[in-house]
Amino acid sequence: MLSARSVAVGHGRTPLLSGVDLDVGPGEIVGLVGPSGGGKTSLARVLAGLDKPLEGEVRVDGRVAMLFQSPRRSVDPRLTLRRSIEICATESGVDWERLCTKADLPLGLLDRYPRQVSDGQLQRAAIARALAGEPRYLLCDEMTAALDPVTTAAVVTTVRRAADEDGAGVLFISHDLPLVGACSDRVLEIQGTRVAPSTALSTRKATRS
Ligand SMILES: Nc1ncnc2c1ncn2[C@@H]1O[C@H](COP(=O)(O)OP(=O)(O)OP(=O)(O)O)[C@@H](O)[C@H]1O
Repeated sequence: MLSARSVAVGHGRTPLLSGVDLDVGPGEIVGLVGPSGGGKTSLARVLAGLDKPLEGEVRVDGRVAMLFQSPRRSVDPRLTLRRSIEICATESGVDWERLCTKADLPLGLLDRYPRQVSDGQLQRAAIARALAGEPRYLLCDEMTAALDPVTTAAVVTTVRRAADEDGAGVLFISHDLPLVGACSDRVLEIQGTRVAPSTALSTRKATRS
């Protein structure tokens, strides 16, 4: 479980969010929506252990990988995609075919540099890199915001598979409310300084039952 208890998040003395209690379980996709500047990224960074909470505690029973809107900022431009992925892999011999199938990344792109692939292809390489580290949790921060609808659908399918087949717990942050509703098992919403279950969005679970 990835859990936050009584967490406060912010960049100064005044918290952006406080009293955050949140759980992401294995195999579950939890959506997070909220206004621009509401603190979604700040919270995700605290959950990923990249920043410290102002108050409270984050507990996580495994590796966490974070995926961002712009993979160009997180992938080293001097390395081929293969090398970027290799250095994050838990296994020394990467099963490239299996990994690329999972991430929907064409094998033929592996020896290219980031500047030689499209944004959508690079996002898939970033996913492959994250999956190579066998994370128990994926924090997806607006990871589809710069992608076309077809690539968005492919990326969401990949994330869904990581949850269903590998048991990854996912926090899926997006401005795209229908997308969040369609791919999440439940949705949380930032309301002022609080994080609460969303009442506005129906989720895929609710739609299926
Ligand atoms: N490193 C930082 N130092 C100071 N203030 C910051 C820092 N990072 C973010 N902020 C501020 O904290 C607030 C919340 O930012 P955050 O990026 O968490 O919001 P968000 O909900 O992810 O927004 P968006 O949906 O627009 O991406 C904003 O007012 C932002 O300007």
